[in-house]
Order: sequence, then structure tokens, then C-alpha cells
Amino acid sequence: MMFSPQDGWQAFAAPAKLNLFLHIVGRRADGYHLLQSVFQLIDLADTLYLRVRADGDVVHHNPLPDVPASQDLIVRAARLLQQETGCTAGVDLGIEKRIPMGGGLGGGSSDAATVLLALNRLWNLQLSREKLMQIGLQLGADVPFFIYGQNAFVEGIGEIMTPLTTPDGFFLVLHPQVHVPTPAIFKADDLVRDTLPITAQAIDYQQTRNDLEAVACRLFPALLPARAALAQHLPTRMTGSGACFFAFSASQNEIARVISRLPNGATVFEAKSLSRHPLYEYAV
Ligand SMILES: C[C@@](CO)(OP(=O)(O)O)[C@H](O)COP(=O)(O)OP(=O)(O)OC[C@H]1O[C@@H](n2ccc(N)nc2=O)[C@H](O)[C@@H]1O
Ligand SMILES: Nc1ncnc2c1ncn2[C@@H]1O[C@H](COP(=O)(O)OP(=O)(O)O)[C@@H](O)[C@H]1O
Repeated sequence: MMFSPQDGWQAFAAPAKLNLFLHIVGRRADGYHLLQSVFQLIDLADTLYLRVRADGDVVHHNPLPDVPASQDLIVRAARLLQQETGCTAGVDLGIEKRIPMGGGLGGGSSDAATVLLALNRLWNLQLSREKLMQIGLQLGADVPFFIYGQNAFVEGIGEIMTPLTTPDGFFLVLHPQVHVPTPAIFKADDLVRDTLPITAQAIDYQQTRNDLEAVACRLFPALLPARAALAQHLPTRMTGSGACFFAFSASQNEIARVISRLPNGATVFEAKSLSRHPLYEYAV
């Protein structure tokens, strides 16, 4: 093990999210889209390794192949937290990546949120959840949700939360190995931007959808066979701006059965719903 406790490393989970639905209800003056979505935490997770340094440096020990250390959200999260608090301690960082990148699963945002939550404790900053969420929003629209730490009806660009109980169960997540760039989806002329707002108290999931899905499938038709393979077995939806699709079942056996029937070579994950972020208690 590269980051062992004997060497002073501590491990922290960074869970993925699914957007059970995602409606675009408007646009801000700066062009960012206003959304309404239910964000669901799942137990598919990256592992972050942290070790406090006295010299103030932030050092990434195993940068991802396609993300330079200085751009990695975990490094940016640690540096931003130093700036915001004047903290003079530093940190060694390592990562074991399991959440597919650019999949609409919020992996990078969750990694950043876990670093903020863990350092709040390791650097003894005593920051409130609200303050950590404000800092997190500077790193990405999905970061505040992970710091909020419970399943939620999310509005604005991702900063307004209403807690929500969602059914416990199992998700099949299918990664179609197609790269879907988020900006292209939000720029598309045919994106529906005027879905009628709903309220957290009256969600009928049958009446919801992911407004980004039709655009993603039109721009990247290679998504369609993956979607169809899963939709043959269970109701299927895209998460975030793609590329992953997911299906839900209360029965783990049913998810296992569907996985066994998907075409060979498909990249699939089975995940369980989480009701709380594993680091929920780390904000004050
Ligand atoms: C749509 C969601 C739902 O979770 O997708 P995923 O990233 O998880 O797939 C997020 O809100 C994605 O937010 P975020 O992760 O910050 O998006 P980025 O990749 O930084 O955004 C790329 C570009 O998309 C556009 N964009 C993004 C978010 C938003 N609410 N409105 C936008 O118009 C902006 O032009 C932005 O410059
Ligand atoms: N720690 C990180 N993990 C994943 N992606 C990161 C990380 N830091 C920066 N990124 C960048 O953020 C992009 C989006 O990542 P990710 O959060 O995995 O997807 P999504 O926003 O679709 O849920 C990646 O393509 C990568 O360039």
C-alpha cells in the first residue's frame, strides 16, 4: 500500500452523486444555467489520503495522468482553504480514483469537498458547514452539495439545498466510454431552458427528466447504444451532463441480474444509496 497509516497517512472517502433528475429552469445574467435537481449520494467512492505538513506546502504525490497537480481540484481545494483562513500548515495528498472522470458523477467535486472537510478537522479550522460550502462553490457548482452531506433538492447553480429523503436501494451505473464536454451541452441551441419550476414537497419522479440528456444524445449519438442496453431492463436516465446512465432497484439481486445481461465489455458499477456523507461530522 502506497499511502500506509504507518507513514502517517489518513484515508477519507469521497462518494459519487447521481442526479435523479435535472431540470433547467432558467439562466443567470452571467450565462450560467439555473437548475432544479435531486442529488443522491452513492457508495461508489474515491479514497483521498492526507498527511499534515508543518512547512505550509501542498504536495500531490500521485497526480492523475491527464490532470496536472496544480489543476487538480484536491490541490486547489487545499490552497484555497489556506488562502481563506490564513492557515500556515500544509498537506501531503494522495488519491485512489474509482469514480470515472467526466461521467456526471461529480468525482472531482467530491474529491475537493472531502479535502475541505478533512482539512477542517486536521488543520483544526472549526469552519461551519455554511462557510465551507461558500468556499467550495468557488471550486465548482457541485462542491457545496458534497459538503452539505445529505441527499437534497438542489437549486440555483448548485448552491441552494433542501434536505430530502430518497428511497434506499441499489443503482446500476453504466459508463459508455464517451466523452461529453459539459460546456457543449449548455451551449446547445436546442437545450430546453424553461422547464416549469417544481417544489421539493411535490416531486413526482415519473414527471421528471434530465433536460441535458436529449442534447447529449443528439450531439454524441455513441451514447445511444449504451442507453438502449440498460433501458431494455430498467428505467434509465443520464446523470449530470453525462456520460453515465443509471437505473435504480430496491433489489440488489435485480441489479446483479441486469449486470449479468449487459453486453460484454460494458463498464458498469453497482452502488448503494447513501443517506449521509461519510465525513458529515467534519463540518462544525
Ligand atoms: C450539470 C452538473 C450537475 O451536477 O453536471 P456534472 O458536472 O455533474 O456533469 C453541474 O451543475 C455542472 O457544474 P460544473 O461542474 O461546475 O460545470 P463546469 O464543468 O465547471 O461547467 C462548464 C460550463 O458549463 C456551463 N454551465 C455549467 C453549470 C451551469 N449551471 N450552467 C452552465 O451554463 C458554463 O458555461 C460552464 O463554464
Ligand atoms: N480530482 C479530480 N478528479 C477528477 N477530475 C478532476 C479532478 N481535479 C480536476 N479534475 C477535472 O475535472 C473534470 C471533470 O471531472 P469530474 O468531476 O470527474 O466529472 P463530472 O463533472 O462530469 O462529474 C475532469 O475531466 C478533470 O479535468
